[in-house]
Amino acid sequence: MNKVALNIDGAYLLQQTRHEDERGYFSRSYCKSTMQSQSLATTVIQQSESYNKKPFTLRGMHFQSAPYEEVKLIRCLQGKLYDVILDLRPDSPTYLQHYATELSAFDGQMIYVPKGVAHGFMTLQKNTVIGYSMLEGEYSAEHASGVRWNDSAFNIAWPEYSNIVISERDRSYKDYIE
Ligand SMILES: Cc1cn([C@H]2C[C@H](O)[C@@H](COP(=O)(O)OP(=O)(O)O[C@H]3O[C@@H](C)C(=O)[C@@H](O)[C@H]3O)O2)c(=O)[nH]c1=O
Repeated sequence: MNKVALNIDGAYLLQQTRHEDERGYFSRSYCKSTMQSQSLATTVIQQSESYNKKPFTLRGMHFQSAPYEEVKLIRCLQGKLYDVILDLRPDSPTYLQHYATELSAFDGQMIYVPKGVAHGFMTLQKNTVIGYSMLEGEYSAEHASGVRWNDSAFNIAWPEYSNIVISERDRSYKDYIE
């Protein structure tokens, strides 16, 4: 597994090592000892997936507050999406910076999201599936929080879209105040 530091402190792009042959490929999507040797969180608390029927489905930008802050390992299992992480830690050297990239099924890429960093995505194809491994922090509805995907405080350049699909909660987050 190759680990590349992103422009968000503590966030990484992990590239799976692929063993290809005439049948296709084999790659490890999680390996405790490799994660440990790379000084990454290792304990899988929950694994989840979200299925999105339509292109331009927007989920985010989500995070959980203490003591339920999550470390997330994210990848695309089917389809294609535009994935964004946003640093909301006031004491971080990369506070309010974001990182965005396209993820697609079979690209072997995973985004490692540290605590205190919000995550969201926009699907770019129909029937897109995202897989999560939560390495720390159980789900807690009371601690689930978010900021608005298109808040001008973050200046995120989302792809062009039409007929966005978004939950009422995600649409309605108030303006971010530092
Ligand atoms: C996130 C989550 C939701 N749920 C339930 C609560 C609710 O009834 C239903 C849908 O929840 P949500 O609307 O929050 O789902 P969703 O908007 O897909 O939430 C996800 O968004 C992306 C961007 C993330 O980064 C994830 O960590 C998570 O916050 O699933 C769980 O049981 N466990 C979980 O871990």
